[in-house]
Amino acid sequence: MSDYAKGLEGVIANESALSDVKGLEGKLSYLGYDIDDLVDQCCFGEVCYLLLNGRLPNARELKNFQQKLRHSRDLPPQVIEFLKNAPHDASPMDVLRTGVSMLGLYDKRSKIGEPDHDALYEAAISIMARVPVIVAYYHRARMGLDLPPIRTDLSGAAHFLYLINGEEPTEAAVKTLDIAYIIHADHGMNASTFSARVTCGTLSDIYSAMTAAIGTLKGPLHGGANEGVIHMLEKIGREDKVDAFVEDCLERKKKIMGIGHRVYKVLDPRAPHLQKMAIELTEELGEPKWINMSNRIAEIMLERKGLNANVDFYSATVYYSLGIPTDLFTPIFAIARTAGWAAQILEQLRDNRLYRPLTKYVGPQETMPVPPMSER
Ligand SMILES: CC(=O)SCCNC(=O)CCNC(=O)[C@H](O)C(C)(C)COP(=O)(O)OP(=O)(O)OC[C@H]1O[C@@H](n2cnc3c(N)ncnc32)[C@H](O)[C@@H]1OP(=O)(O)O
Ligand SMILES: O=C([O-])CC(=O)C(=O)O
Repeated sequence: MSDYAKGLEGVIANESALSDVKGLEGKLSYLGYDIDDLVDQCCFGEVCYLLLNGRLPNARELKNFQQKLRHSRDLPPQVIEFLKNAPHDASPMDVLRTGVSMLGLYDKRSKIGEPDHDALYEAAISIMARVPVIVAYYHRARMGLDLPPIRTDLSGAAHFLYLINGEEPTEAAVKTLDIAYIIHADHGMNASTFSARVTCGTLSDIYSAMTAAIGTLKGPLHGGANEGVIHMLEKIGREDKVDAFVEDCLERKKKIMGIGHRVYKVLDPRAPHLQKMAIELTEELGEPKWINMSNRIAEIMLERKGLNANVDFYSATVYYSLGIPTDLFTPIFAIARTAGWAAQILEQLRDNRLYRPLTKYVGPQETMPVPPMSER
């Protein structure tokens, strides 16, 4: 038994009123609203408003909020130039990280020091509006396609799909992505949110905090797992090969992407929503093998290790079935989570205290003389 919490497991590092992650019950709510109800009754715009303002909007407030978001989508020309010139084989998450960092150069509100909360709120909205455009424009640029002008008549999900495909999406595709956005919006002190809080907690600026969060989300133990799931399914290839593949991973102590969670000890409450959409979409496409393979992996992992699917597991099949390129899966997670990061940064700065945990020192106890260069 260790005398410290490796990976800060179980450590409560702050208070938050934003999302309640009930790990033993498998429940998730934002500001007191269960995500099941938010998925049934709200759109992503309402959830963004809820997270940023602490309450659901009325019709007029929602309309104004959405208008504000839709009219904040334009990117500075220098960022567009960067997206056109970035290497075509770069990871879209790296491009997004750099793009968001660049946005800070062109925003006068991005300054170090005591936070101005109104300015932070405005900057947060502008980042939320622009993140999807950075992802979509880079995708089009790397494919050698034109960058369609920004539109203000489409919702966030519709606009993103419109930009990556160059044509208006179906209502069903928009609804699917909107639900995915809602369930990815916030999740307590997850690793990327912690990064954002640590960074803004030094009174650095919101762009630095968002940049840190994006870099953290990218890793395969966090948001990057959704891409790993599709790579794994493609590698397995056939339904009758699943059992042998999983057994081999277990034997070699290789992790199965999209399975397991630090906080949920039961099924992640977001997974059933994504699983349902994945079943419907793969049926429509006449390609049930992806969801069948996923279900079998989940079944074996539960039986053999007591581990459940997490949010990344079925989202992979949902995005794949929508025809979205695999390396845009984690950027889509980032698009949705930008709302949560923004809300968490604002909350952090309303009552800030520097994060500064300790390490248990395990190096030499006695100091020693520095040997001259010739003797090392
Ligand atoms: C949005 C999100 O970030 S959700 C998480 C996305 N990440 C993934 O899906 C990657 C795969 N999953 C994992 O790596 C882990 O389950 C994590 C990182 C999510 C949580 O991990 P932790 O709470 O730190 O658990 P840890 O990694 O220490 O694993 C504990 C035990 O379960 C096993 N385990 C955990 N997850 C998995 C997995 N996906 N596949 C196989 N074994 C696993 C570990 O090998 C370890 O076994 P051991 O005790 O026999 O050595
Ligand atoms: O909470 C976590 O550790 C990871 C997660 O599920 C998320 O960020 O959505």
